[in-house]
Amino acid sequence: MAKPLRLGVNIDHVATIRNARGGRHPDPVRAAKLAIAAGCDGITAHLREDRRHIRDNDIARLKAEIDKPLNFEIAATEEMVALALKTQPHACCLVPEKREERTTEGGLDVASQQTHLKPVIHKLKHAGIRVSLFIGAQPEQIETAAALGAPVIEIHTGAWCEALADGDKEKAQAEWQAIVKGAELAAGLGLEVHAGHGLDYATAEEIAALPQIVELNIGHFLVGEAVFEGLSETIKFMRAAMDRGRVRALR
Ligand SMILES: CC(=O)[C@@H](O)[C@H](O)COP(=O)(O)O
Ligand SMILES: NCC(=O)COP(=O)(O)O
Repeated sequence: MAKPLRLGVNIDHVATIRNARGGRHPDPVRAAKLAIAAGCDGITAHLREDRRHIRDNDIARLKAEIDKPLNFEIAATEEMVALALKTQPHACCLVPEKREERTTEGGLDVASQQTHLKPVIHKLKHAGIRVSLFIGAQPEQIETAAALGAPVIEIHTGAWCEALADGDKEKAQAEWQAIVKGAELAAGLGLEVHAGHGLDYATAEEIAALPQIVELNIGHFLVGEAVFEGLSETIKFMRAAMDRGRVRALR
């Protein structure tokens, strides 16, 4: 029996728009409150090293002002881990980060960074923060995540979504099969399985049919679509798409 599927709304790109002009408008914390009122289950925010969208003060305000779980995305650096320990979010998702990249290009290579990640995961867990690792669906990455003691993984769905958008059916099918197999493997190893990056209504509906997945984190599409439909409506449409997909997991 599939568990309920949570929607985490990533509000990074509200801050991207704010920062384009400086000042305070539009406020990502206001967007987070609106997203919660529209029915999402949690808020995700990524404090990048270069502060290109979310800033330190946004994180402090999110923690103080929202009444749903905060999923704080960070690179596993000393500075960010210290900020996570100070903020005490519900969850911390460790993500890879490259200063020059346009967006998070792939999953965190946990298999090659075990010595660095083990104490970071331990520190965050010891502080009562639920640790998640944002990884690709390769078996080696999933098995290492489990061996490192992380309770949660988030599968990077970007390559699948991009292949679909490019009309590359063969690549999309291969990426999808990897996600399906990866979700099965991870759940079998006792990991809680989340997914995200590049999801839209159609891909969220599709992935919602995988019974092992219990949370989707979605941002860029929602903020872009909100320009046309408004944020509340967009979140309600997304919730409906996820629910349609979930029905298939319950059959
Ligand atoms: C880790 C992740 O997938 C999100 O935080 C996403 O990266 C946010 O958008 P940018 O990659 O544009 O910062
Ligand atoms: N971890 C993925 C996330 O938070 C949202 O990614 P996107 O929908 O902004 O691409």
